Amino acid sequence: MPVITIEGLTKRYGDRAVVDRLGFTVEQGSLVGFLGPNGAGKTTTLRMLLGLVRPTSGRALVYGRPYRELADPARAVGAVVETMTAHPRRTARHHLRMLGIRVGVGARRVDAVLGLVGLTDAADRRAGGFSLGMRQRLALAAALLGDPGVLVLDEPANGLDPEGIHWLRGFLRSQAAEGRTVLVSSHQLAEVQHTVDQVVIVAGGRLVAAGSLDDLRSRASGRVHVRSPEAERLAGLLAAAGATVRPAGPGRLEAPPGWAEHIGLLSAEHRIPLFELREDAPDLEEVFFRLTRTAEDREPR
Ligand SMILES: Nc1ncnc2c1ncn2[C@@H]1O[C@H](COP(=O)(O)OP(=O)(O)OP(=O)(O)O)[C@@H](O)[C@H]1O
Repeated sequence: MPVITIEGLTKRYGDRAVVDRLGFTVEQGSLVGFLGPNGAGKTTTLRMLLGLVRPTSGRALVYGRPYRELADPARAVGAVVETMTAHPRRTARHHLRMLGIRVGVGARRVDAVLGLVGLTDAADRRAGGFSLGMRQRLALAAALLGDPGVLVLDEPANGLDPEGIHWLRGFLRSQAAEGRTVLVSSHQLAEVQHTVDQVVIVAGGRLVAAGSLDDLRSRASGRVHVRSPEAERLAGLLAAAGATVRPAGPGRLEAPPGWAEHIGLLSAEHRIPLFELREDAPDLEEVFFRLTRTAEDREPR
């Protein structure tokens, strides 16, 4: 059974569906990036998953149940879905101790989570003086209090500096390595592409892609670049073979992906010298933009 199941999930505000018949699953122990541009409906989806927003229709389940029906939600799911609301005059340790009472954990667990997020040295400082990065770490510490099997994190990298983002990547990987299931949202593919195993991409409230990063890479369209002193003759031969080629400057052509071998063979057969024949590496970012842009350009609902 998947740990997280989203089925036909829809949220309407007025006549606008901000989440529109969304469906995907997250398997035990996987680290999944939940991606989409700003306004794609990520936060709304995560809030429905956590029982904070009521779906208009469809279901969002954790371990096969709505979050609110879980026997011990704080120990099942740790979440960071909004900016921390630690009292500014309270120390990090005090804040976590208060939350710990609700979760049913004591001082030892509080010290452990402070260590896990690298806040041990700042534990007795007031949260009001914390940087955004420290506040993010404190929110993560709070999510970890109940030692949950699932982590749901909404844009945890927001506002982090490069060092903080580097730390976060290691943190997420270590959580997954310990067998936790992690669903982490971001509006930037680059932010998570070296961390996650799987991606779920949404735009305009709808699913546009779900799968591994390799699946996504296979959808990338690297152009084939050709340079030849007989570019024009080659272009004619390629057009006759069914390729849509276009001139790309003097003695240069661009052909669609997948044509590199064909071009090599054709030019050998017709004794056309090639000075360059190169296919772009798949560009994940380009796939992400293409998928999300197409979805956002659709007619308004
Ligand atoms: N309570 C609400 N009432 C009306 N519209 C809302 C409400 N909550 C969210 N929306 C709208 O739903 C859309 C999706 O918002 P959501 O915050 O889920 O997107 P997101 O993908 O998390 O984007 P971001 O990265 O900017 O947070 C936005 O256009 C937002 O304005």
